[in-house]
Amino acid sequence: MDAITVTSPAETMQLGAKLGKLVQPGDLILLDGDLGAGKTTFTKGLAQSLGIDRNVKSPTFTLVREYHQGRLPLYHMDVYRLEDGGAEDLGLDEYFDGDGVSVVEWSQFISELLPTTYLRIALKRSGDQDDDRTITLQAHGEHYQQLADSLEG
Ligand SMILES: Nc1ncnc2c1ncn2[C@@H]1O[C@H](COP(=O)(O)OP(=O)(O)OP(=O)(O)O)[C@@H](O)[C@H]1O
Repeated sequence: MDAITVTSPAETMQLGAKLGKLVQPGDLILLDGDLGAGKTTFTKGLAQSLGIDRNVKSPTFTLVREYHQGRLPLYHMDVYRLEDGGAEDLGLDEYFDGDGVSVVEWSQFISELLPTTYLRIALKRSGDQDDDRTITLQAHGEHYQQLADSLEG
């Protein structure tokens, strides 16, 4: 498991954008990190490089936002509100099995519903500066290992 250090929101977006060029239909990206860690910022970069020009906002209240105007559909999920359960009835599988890229924030709250292969990206405040983040990649599955290797390279 390797870590990438970034020092600004722009750099976090750049990393998201790099991933956006590499993702394939059906890919699942989990974004972990505390409030304000940069999960949505990362997703904005990913969305931009997919060719989505709409402003990506956190789907905290809607749970899922779909964007269909890019190279691939983007399904942006924020399941923070499912801390106490209730995810079983939402049909999230349809997103995971779909042709788009699923990006899930706070995936620990739906861990029992997740497929077995994915790329987990954890963002953590680090260092002395407010804008410093350490980004750790954890790949499950060969395809996701390739994505992780490309992001780190
Ligand atoms: N290196 C950085 N990467 C990402 N965001 C940063 C960084 N440095 C500062 N920030 C700021 O931190 C905030 C991150 O907000 P963002 O909505 O992306 O976090 P989040 O993890 O999605 O939070 P939430 O769980 O509340 O949705 C933004 O205001 C952003 O400008």
